[in-house]
Amino acid sequence: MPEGTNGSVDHGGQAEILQILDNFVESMSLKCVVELGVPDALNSLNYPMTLSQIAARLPFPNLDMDRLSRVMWFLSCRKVFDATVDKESGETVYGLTDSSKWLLTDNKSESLVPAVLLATHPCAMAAWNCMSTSIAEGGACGFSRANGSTLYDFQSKNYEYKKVFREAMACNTRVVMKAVLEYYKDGFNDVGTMVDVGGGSGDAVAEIVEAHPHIKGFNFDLPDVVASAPDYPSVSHVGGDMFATIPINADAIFLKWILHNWSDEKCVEILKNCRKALQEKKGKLIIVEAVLRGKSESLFDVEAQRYDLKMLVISPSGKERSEDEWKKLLKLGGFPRYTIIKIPSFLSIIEAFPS
Ligand SMILES: C[S@@+](CC[C@H](N)C(=O)[O-])C[C@H]1O[C@@H](n2cnc3c(N)ncnc32)[C@H](O)[C@@H]1O
Repeated sequence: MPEGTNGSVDHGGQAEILQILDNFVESMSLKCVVELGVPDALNSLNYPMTLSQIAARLPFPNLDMDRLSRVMWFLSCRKVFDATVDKESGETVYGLTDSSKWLLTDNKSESLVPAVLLATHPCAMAAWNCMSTSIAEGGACGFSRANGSTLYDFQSKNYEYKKVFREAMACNTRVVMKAVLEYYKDGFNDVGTMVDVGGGSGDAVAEIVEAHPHIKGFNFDLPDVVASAPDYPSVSHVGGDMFATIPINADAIFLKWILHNWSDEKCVEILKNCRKALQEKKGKLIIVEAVLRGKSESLFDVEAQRYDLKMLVISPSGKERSEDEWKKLLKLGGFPRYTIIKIPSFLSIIEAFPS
């Protein structure tokens, strides 16, 4: 224990470490109320509800009311729920807040429930327990060490985890695309043809084309991924390998959450192939990724910092990057000019130009 000048224990910093240490209590409590269906129950009536009213809407005949009340109290202290004492009955009544509106399951376009279930999944938790070993020994990442195979191989064997993972990715796309479409509206005006490289099922490009019908959209991903992608009007699916070539000439390439999966060397390969596929003069790259900032201006900056370690734990070479790192990478990949556009998300838009 550090000692003060008069030999007494210096208590400074203790609360800060405890605050960081026990953040998992918040995560697991969120998971708990999501699994129980509390936010949806609170959303089923237009007025604040007592604990008994909440319980009556949950499918658990043996529900432990005392335990539930303690979780509700804790999360109300964190402003996840609103708790007030009803003047007439003296009972506490609970309601949703701006935060818990993101925990509803019937509001898919603005739900973080799949993200809660992925972040707190036992396989994810096990991976964090192998973080220090992966650093001490190098080689396999925490996820592979904990679960016996890489993230994607594991998903091919574990359907339940694959579903949770896919839903979390889709939820991220829905939430982030809302911000992209709102804050980058004019960015799509001069785009005639756009390719979403690594677009997965094509949801993102489909949303862009729906909002900007003058765009001809292509969804480019691995052949087996596009083979099972749904049909969208004005979106053509093209299968291939982004490390070989991107076989479509376009005014714009959309790259959402691709580069953070790869090492700098691999990213440069992808960027060079994007460069080749773009119109020389008016072509542009629209990257949607985190930009690490050492000084946290908002909670989204903190989330981006956390994501770098999430990538460290789940993938062998994935990482988030600072503006300086993006600048170097883009230059090496043939994009010397760029602009960063902040959006209400832990991801930003990086608009990059070949000349
Ligand atoms: C993390 S996901 C991102 C998907 C989507 N852009 C999004 O934001 O939800 C990465 C995507 O890259 C695709 N991918 C991986 N390797 C690829 C390759 N060599 N060529 C094309 N796509 C690839 C994967 O199939 C997957 O759909």
